[in-house]
Amino acid sequence: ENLCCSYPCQNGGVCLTKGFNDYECDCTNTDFYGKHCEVPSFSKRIKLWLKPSPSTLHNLLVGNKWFWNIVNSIPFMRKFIMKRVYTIRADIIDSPPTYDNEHSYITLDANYNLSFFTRTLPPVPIECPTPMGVAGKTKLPDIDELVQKLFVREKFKPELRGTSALFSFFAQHFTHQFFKTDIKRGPQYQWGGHGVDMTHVYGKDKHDEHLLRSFKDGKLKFQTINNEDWPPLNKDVGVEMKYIMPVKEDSNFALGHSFFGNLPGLFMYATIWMREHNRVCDVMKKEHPDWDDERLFQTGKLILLGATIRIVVEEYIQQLSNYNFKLLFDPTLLFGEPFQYQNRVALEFNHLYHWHPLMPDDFNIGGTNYTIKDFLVNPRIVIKHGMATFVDSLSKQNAGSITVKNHGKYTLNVVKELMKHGRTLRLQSFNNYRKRFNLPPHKSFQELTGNKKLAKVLENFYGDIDAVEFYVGLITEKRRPKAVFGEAIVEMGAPYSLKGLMANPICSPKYWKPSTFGGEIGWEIVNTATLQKLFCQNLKEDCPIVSFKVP
Ligand code: HEM
Ligand SMILES: CC(=O)ONC(=O)c1ccccc1O
Repeated sequence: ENLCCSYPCQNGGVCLTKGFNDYECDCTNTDFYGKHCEVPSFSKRIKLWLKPSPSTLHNLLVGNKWFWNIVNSIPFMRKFIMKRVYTIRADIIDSPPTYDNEHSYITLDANYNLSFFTRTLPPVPIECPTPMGVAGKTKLPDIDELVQKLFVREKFKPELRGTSALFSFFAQHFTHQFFKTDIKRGPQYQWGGHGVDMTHVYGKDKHDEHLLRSFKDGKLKFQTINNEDWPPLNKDVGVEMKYIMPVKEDSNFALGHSFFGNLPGLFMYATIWMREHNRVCDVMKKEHPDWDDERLFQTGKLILLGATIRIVVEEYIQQLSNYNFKLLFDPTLLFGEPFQYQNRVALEFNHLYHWHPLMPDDFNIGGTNYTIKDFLVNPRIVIKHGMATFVDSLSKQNAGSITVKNHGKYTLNVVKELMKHGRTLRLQSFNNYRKRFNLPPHKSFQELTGNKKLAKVLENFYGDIDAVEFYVGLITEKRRPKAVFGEAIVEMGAPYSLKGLMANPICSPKYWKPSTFGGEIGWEIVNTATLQKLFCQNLKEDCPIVSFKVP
């Protein structure tokens, strides 16, 4: 039998079977030694002794407002801290990528095969006694029962830190540029570019990009309705748009991502980024009357990319982390550090980011109530109410909480699919992932959930705390004090997120300079971008409420 099935090697040690009933742990470069890589080296012992635990750090960062107000106002202190946020988070991610979904050991495929999602932990070997290796039952719980008991929303649970529905659609819109499962080929395949590449605005490839461009003054195609600029109808463009229900021709718009016609919130972001691109092209053309369409377009794309990353770090993650420390987007903090400007999207990051509970069951837009059903495949709601009213309404509406029993009925099939994918791809246990991200494994169901009833339900399903599945663990984990979700989602999500953002080419020394963005004006746009400006500079009305947090 495969003695590596019990995961005997600790602290990143690699298990190697030796014949049929022996194994050894390779502790090379782990700073640990011993049969199971369980003994820290002297220097590691000191570091571990000095290092505060993730929950201590979290409590420090979400508390002590007076302290952080001082730190936030002293540039060198804010930069000192932010540099550590980048390096501590990014260093946890393997770069180059090490594993893929088809081998339980390191391969060259894992590095060269870009059509796979990468894996942070390899799949559980096929020959192991249970789906989780040795822990738990030989059969995992029935997915329909799991969904019924753990995911179905009976009553909407609002996100307690005041996260808004504007945030929810930003999360979906932004992450769909790099979470692109090629479902026809299988859950381990993806058709994206493994990073923040703006394909959700400009189209999945050069062919679609050329369909979406006007080839005049660098701009994207658009049409004007009710004195506002909107994306063109797809009958005039011809990109591939996919709808979850049939759509009328006058509601089939040509957008950067095939899924974005399904939800007005996604259509809203597609529209505002199109407007911003065209606005920036006007600014650039005034600054560089000698530039042709191609240069205006390429520079516009670079400026929007810079603006996106700034908004994500300084407003989106700020809301997510709920830190009193003011996060900063500053690529120069990594100059001179050992840092690889390359990123590979991990399957586990995709699964972790299934935040469907963020969705309310209905939306109040300018006083009119729409159920999810009214909302689906109905982008014209945004045109009817106008962009200003639409963004104002989403900013004032509470998002759902990412926790148990809070998946709306239109997203139950998605979570069923997700659970199936996790099993097909043999994801290791939630506790193995906690250890991989420097978190102590939970010792009991009670410790995982902080809730007696839920602990009992999970115990009946899994039998052993070390057999709880990845996504189930993320969602059932007790919420951290003053946080939007459990400890593991942050401690795993943040490394993937910050690595993915800071490894972007524009953050590298050769790109990160004013000339890349068309000179001082473009550089200024990138360095002062905010969500508020993104909307208000592209509206004729007075600026509405634009916020990731319900005022
Ligand atoms: C009512 C709103 C929503 C509906 C109806 C919806 C529906 C779907 C569907 C049908 C899929 C494809 C499932 C599959 O192919 O296996 C999907 C995937 C996904 N959804 Fe949602 N979704 C919604 C909101 C959200 C939100 C707010 C987020 C926030 C982050 C989100 C994140 C994701 C992610 C990361 C994927 C995987 C994408 C991929 O790998 O291709 N979704 N969703
Ligand atoms: C300080 C920090 O990076 O926080 N990030 C997160 O919490 C985080 C969690 C999940 C997904 C993306 C994220 O960015």
